Amino acid sequence: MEHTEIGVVRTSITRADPEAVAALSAFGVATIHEAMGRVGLMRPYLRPAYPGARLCGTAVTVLLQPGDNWMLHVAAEQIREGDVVVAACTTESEDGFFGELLATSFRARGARGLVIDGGVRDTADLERMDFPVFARAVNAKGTVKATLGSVNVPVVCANALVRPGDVVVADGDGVVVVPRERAAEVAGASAEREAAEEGKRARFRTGELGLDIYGMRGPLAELGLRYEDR
Ligand SMILES: O=C([O-])CC(=O)C(=O)O
Ligand SMILES: [Mg+2]
Repeated sequence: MEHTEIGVVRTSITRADPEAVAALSAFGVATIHEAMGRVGLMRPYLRPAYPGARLCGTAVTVLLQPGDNWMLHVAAEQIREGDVVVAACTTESEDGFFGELLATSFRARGARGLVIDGGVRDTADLERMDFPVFARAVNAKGTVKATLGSVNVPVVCANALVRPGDVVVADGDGVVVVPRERAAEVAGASAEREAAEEGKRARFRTGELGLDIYGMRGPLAELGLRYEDR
């Protein structure tokens, strides 16, 4: 992987195939995470800024400095239709980097939302706008514009590696990153997983037990699970 630099804006990035992104948008984060082999999840401390928020798009990445939102304004210029801005910070910071003004700007440039390992504010307005945001904190404390970070360099956001152009999907269950080269394959695997779950759901609905659907009785008996009538 390239080393992350400070003070650079990459203006030409390779985005995941839009058809694969559209296909992924149909699936929940848990399904995608499982279908991908249980990798790519961000830490669960990232929460939606309002109930029901969800997003799917290609990452424009931002490396912020603590308490400084300058690079979000720099990033706005790099947004293309269907992007999601993914902001990490060089050092843990929970200040309110982002609010309804930046959301208005990002939306006008085609963004589908924001994932930020930091704080946001104006959450009532974000909900009213239905601009999906996943953040580490809600915090009224504002930020300054004084130090350089970077735009469209690989970042680690809430413990997950995100490269510019990767697919980011977020819903009430969490945030998952799909490497751009794997987008179509993971969408296919997600569809297969959903079909398999539909089969199980139909059986659960009739009262059948996981014990039988998953063939668990044998392994449990082998481990010595005893049923006692007393
Ligand atoms: O402007 C800021 O510093 C963040 C904010 O509240 C907004 O974008 O509305
Ligand atoms: Mg504001």
